[in-house]
Amino acid sequence: MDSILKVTNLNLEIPNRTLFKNLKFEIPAHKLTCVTGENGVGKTTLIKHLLQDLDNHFTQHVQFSIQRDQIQYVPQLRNIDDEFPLSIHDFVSLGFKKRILPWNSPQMKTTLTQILTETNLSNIEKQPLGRSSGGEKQRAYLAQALCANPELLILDEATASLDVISKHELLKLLKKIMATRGLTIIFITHDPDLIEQYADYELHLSNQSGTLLKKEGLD
Ligand SMILES: Nc1ncnc2c1ncn2[C@@H]1O[C@H](COP(=O)(O)OP(=O)(O)OP(=O)(O)O)[C@@H](O)[C@H]1O
Repeated sequence: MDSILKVTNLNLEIPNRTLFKNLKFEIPAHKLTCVTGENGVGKTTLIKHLLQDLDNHFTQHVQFSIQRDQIQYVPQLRNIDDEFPLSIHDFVSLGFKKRILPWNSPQMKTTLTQILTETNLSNIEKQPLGRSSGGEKQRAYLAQALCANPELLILDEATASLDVISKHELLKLLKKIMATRGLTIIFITHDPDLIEQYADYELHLSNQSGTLLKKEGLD
């Protein structure tokens, strides 16, 4: 199996509690892996720890086959209220990290147009993000992450606040983008339907350890 991340014998502690002991797993490249496990098992903490180790070049237990700037993490919670002042277009363009000028270069404008099309946001790009639906917001977060042209996308509970139709739309979109761009996706979720239908692999975390299961993803 071609893997993008290999974890070996990782111990992870928080005050007064061991979250993981001798944790071992691999994340397959160019596949969608759902990370599952009960509330509080440590899914988010684990992902943050893996990224910190990469930031700090701690490679003893955590080995990525890519660089930190090739990874985009889309967090669980965002404080985007109704009055959030940016349009979808302007919010997405904040994803261009290596800007020299305060405005978008012609190259960035072309890339942005492509990404807005890819994420079905072109028709509503001028809409204020704060007034957008949950599904539109999630697509905007995804589009912003794509501006960095990542190899690995990590989404934390991206479908938690979405209705059934929007959840499936987002997952279908993610799988399409994964196939077109040759991405790897790690998707933290509790949703059994989504795992069943879209996961290529499931990393199940419990009892301080993890098991990687191969799934029959339908799409
Ligand atoms: N910095 C911290 N200090 C102390 N405890 C922490 C810290 N970060 C996380 N925790 C605790 O670690 C445990 C794991 O939290 P985490 O958010 O990683 O779980 P999770 O599996 O992602 O949960 P959920 O499915 O509810 O999002 C929780 O009990 C949480 O309260």
